[in-house]
Amino acid sequence: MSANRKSMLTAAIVNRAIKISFLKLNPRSMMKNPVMFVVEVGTAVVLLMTLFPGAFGGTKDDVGFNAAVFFILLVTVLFANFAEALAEGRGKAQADALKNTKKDIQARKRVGAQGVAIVASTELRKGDIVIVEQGEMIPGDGEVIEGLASVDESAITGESAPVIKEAGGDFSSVTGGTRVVSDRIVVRITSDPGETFIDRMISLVEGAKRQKTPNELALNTLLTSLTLIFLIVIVTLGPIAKYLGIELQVPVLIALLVCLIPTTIGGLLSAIGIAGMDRVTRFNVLAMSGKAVEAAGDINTVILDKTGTITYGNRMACEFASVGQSSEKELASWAVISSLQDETPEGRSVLELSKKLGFSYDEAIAADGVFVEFKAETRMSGVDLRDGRQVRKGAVDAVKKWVAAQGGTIPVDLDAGSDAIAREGGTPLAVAVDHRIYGLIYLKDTVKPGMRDRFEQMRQMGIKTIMCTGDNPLTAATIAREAGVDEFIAESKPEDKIAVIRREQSEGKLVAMTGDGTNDAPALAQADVGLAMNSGTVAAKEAANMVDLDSDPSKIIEVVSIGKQLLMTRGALTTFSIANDIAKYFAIIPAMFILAIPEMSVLNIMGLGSPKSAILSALIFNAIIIPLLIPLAMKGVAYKALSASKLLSRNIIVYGLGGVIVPFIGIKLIDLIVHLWV
Ligand SMILES: Nc1ncnc2c1ncn2[C@@H]1O[C@H](COP(=O)(O)OP(=O)(O)OP(=O)(O)O)[C@@H](O)[C@H]1O
Ligand SMILES: [K+]
Ligand SMILES: [Mg+2]
Repeated sequence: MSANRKSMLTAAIVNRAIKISFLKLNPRSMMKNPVMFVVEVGTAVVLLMTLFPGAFGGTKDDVGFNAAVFFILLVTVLFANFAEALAEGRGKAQADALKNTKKDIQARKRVGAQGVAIVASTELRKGDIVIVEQGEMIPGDGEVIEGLASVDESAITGESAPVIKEAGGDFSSVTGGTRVVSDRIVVRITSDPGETFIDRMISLVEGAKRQKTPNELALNTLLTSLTLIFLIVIVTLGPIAKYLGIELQVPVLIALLVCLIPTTIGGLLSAIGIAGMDRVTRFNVLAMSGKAVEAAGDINTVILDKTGTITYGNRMACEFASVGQSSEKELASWAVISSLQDETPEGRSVLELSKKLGFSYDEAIAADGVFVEFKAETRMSGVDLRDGRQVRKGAVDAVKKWVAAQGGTIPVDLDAGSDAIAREGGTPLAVAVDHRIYGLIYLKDTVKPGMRDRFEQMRQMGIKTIMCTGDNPLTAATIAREAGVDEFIAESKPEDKIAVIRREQSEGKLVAMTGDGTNDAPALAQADVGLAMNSGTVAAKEAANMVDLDSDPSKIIEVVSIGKQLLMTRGALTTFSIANDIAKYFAIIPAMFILAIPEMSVLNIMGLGSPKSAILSALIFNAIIIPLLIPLAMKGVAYKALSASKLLSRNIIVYGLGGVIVPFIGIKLIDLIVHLWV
């Protein structure tokens, strides 16, 4: 699947696209694209005039010319259809591969208290409970409610390393079509047939439900209006010329019309949109709609986590710093006791550090303690011992409050110690037993390399970055400075994210964020672009409008870039398409009037061979520019991180000026060849 996703165009895709270009000639499907529909109607009219020249007051002399015009017009429509078919083709190929993954999976469904029935996966409904053993395919999307297993998700992510899925917590969601490689899990199905992740992925990549995005619709309206205006101008041109005693041939008028209406962008518009979606998909991000990708291009603010997004996130304990009268040995033993069942990277690293330093702890004290799991709300974890003592480790301010609430005093050297750790960008965890604080654990984390550059790029794009972290203000400030984010919010609880998003949105900004936990779901839904991690919970994935199959939260940065590139490509090709008109105008207008008004020859600045060759050359240029621009439409225009206004002026220069000049050269060159015949 992944190899497939990354592969470029194959001969099979191209052949298929050629075939589909003809099928798309069906007027009913052409009508969705008004610009090209007008060209198709023109093609039909010219065909009739070629076949029955007499019926339209033409002469036999015109047949050759009319046939040429007909042929070029037909090719113009086919080129536009080909662009769209090609863009769709890649997705169709992926969809076929996905459909194979889905085929005939058997499920072991729990019936009653003990019973198990073998059913086809297509018969599973929301709420059904299934058992999946080692080596078996998971029959549908769901949540693990019992057990732990490693799961090979390569069918959807392309990543061959298995991932651990377990009941409860943020790693409980499983996807139908993935395989359990070890152990056994019990799964509660969370989607009905036809609505599974793979189903959605299929309809997404094959574009079955592709709807035009708001920007695309707006542009389409603009292009249609332009077409209408040119249509009115051309239709009235005939009678006016006649009044002046000039006879204009209908095929010539149609040629002028087709040259002036925005066929280039009209032909490439949907290919650009599909290719934008496809770029996101090849990046292993599933966008639930084109609208989401487009919104990504308009983002003003990106909200990021600190741990795991900006930093590596495998925070490791690297030092025990005791405070007050406590010794390092005492501190280490309580730190270990509080972490015995803490499965977070932080918790496990405490045990490793203590072992490395040769400290021990009293197993009898720890026996039968009730584990208190880490929660982002409490920012502490620990254990309630059998003898009634409570051991906690956690964020310094949280532990201080907890100790103070029990009437304990705070050692005077605690703050200095924790500030020292925080100033280095580390996370200090305080360790306490009931009302006494023993000291600090120094958790070290590193900013991922290259983050500074990426944030700098985003700043140049005019995007504000806000880091939200549960960590203390000093650590947050250090990491924020080191990574170069614009703003940070420290000691933030999950609900604070939604408050930041609302605040930004109320200022009229579009906000993107990433998240994976159930408590991120509301914020993911509130954000204009919510990117959920595939490893995350079902709730997070359903709330988000994008899912990252690689579960790399920093990918939001690339997604925004791809969105910007999509908008830019569309803008650049629109500019290019409309700027082309100038040269075509100079080619066709003198050709139309030169016989009646010889002075018109001053407008023939390209020195084109003959009136007929001028018209055909302009028309040929108008047609072949479409396939020539397909690679650009599919790949996107070269992208530089610049502010929106700078990008706009740069693109106007490149594509506007280029759009004026290129057709003068192109039409002249084509005319040199065409003039050999006409
Ligand atoms: N396993 C743990 N046991 C006790 N305290 C912890 C544990 N893990 C983290 N903490 C403390 O809780 C705080 C909040 O953690 P949380 O995971 O909510 O945010 P974070 O990881 O610091 O930041 P981010 O929101 O960027 O991921 C941490 O800064 C740390 O002080
Ligand atoms: K055109
Ligand atoms: Mg965290």
